Amino acid sequence: MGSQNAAFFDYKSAKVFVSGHRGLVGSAIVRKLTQLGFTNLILRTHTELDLTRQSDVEAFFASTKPEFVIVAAAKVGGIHANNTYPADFIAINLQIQTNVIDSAYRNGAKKLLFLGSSCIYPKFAPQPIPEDALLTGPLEPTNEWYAIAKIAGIKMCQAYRIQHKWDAISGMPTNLYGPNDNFHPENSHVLPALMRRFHEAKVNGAKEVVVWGTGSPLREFLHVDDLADAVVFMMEKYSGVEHLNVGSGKEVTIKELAESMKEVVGFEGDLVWDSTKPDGTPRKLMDSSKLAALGWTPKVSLKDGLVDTYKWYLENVKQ
Ligand SMILES: NC(=O)C1=CN([C@@H]2O[C@H](COP(=O)(O)OP(=O)(O)OC[C@H]3O[C@@H](n4cnc5c(N)ncnc54)[C@H](OP(=O)(O)O)[C@@H]3O)[C@@H](O)[C@H]2O)C=CC1
Ligand SMILES: C[C@H]1O[C@H](OP(=O)(O)OP(=O)(O)OC[C@H]2O[C@@H](n3cnc4c(=O)[nH]c(N)nc43)[C@H](O)[C@@H]2O)[C@@H](O)[C@@H](O)C1=O
Repeated sequence: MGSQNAAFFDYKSAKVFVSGHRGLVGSAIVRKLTQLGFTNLILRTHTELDLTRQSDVEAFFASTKPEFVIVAAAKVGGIHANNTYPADFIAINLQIQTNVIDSAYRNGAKKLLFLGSSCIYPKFAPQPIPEDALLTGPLEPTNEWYAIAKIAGIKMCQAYRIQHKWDAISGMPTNLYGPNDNFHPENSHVLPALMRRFHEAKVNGAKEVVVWGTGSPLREFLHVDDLADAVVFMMEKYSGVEHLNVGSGKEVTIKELAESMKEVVGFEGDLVWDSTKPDGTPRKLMDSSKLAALGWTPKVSLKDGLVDTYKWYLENVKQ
């Protein structure tokens, strides 16, 4: 692990391209950078710039010349979406990240941060999962296509660093949640899916809510504001070939998550488990001690994060 002064914090007029800035992660990074006083963010919606289109991405980078690049645009979804659209998850992610990383390098960006996911690790990795568990065993089948794309992104950053001496780094977040999440009933991740389902059940006076799988898988959740803080921290403090895990260090079973969600939303009926739906990885707690050793710690507890996210949901998604 190395460290290098990227002069990020002190250079508030820097041109920073945050790709995917309307998504869960990108919007949190924009909030964070704006709070810190960054004045020159470069932002493009998917409609304005389709990052899968190589020539459009090349033209965009040639004309805007971002100095710092954060790759938070991706094809993202929960267990059902990953399992149902494997071609989209591998192809779109490989296209976006390859176009952005290569164009950023060719157009003189000083530093790039690529975001992967904890699903890059083997299904039965040692727990908590250290960074060097990468490529030591078979992947979880429900998201292997997405995982392969993300692994390719890590390797691309490493290859450009080795061959070109270019400051490309990668961060691997655990399961995230917060404002601007995707609340789609089937294609979203578990936390927003359950928030919506419990809310609708409460409003409709339903007696029960169906939750997928057995409830036994363990997941580590991190509020997206903590992730945004970690992203800025890594842009400032980290420069190295190895990817860094970004987690909360706290895990809960899906059953515990569902019980907490039920309480936060105020649903008073029963939970029904649909064991025909996949559980996915049994456990994926990451070892985030390398990032902690550099001085970063998460701040938002799951309980506070759920309360805040439900407040946001009521104000922005459903009344
Ligand atoms: N959510 C999570 O739990 C986790 C997320 N991550 C990683 O964080 C990153 C961001 O995820 P998250 O914010 O949750 O995802 P979102 O789906 O909320 O946001 C993704 C963003 O990327 C944009 N995008 C997608 N395709 C294209 C494209 N072809 N051209 C331009 N923009 C595009 C989307 O725009 P539009 O909606 O208009 O298509 C959207 O704004 C991803 O790399 C993901 O792997 C890692 C671990 C966990
Ligand atoms: C971030 C991560 O996200 C994905 O992996 P995952 O952690 O398995 O994601 P998930 O949030 O969709 O599910 C977590 C658990 O929760 C259970 N579950 C219960 N009820 C619902 C439910 O209603 N919806 C969903 N989605 N899951 C449910 C579900 O059966 C599973 O046991 C990857 O595809 C990959 O993209 C990735 O990197």
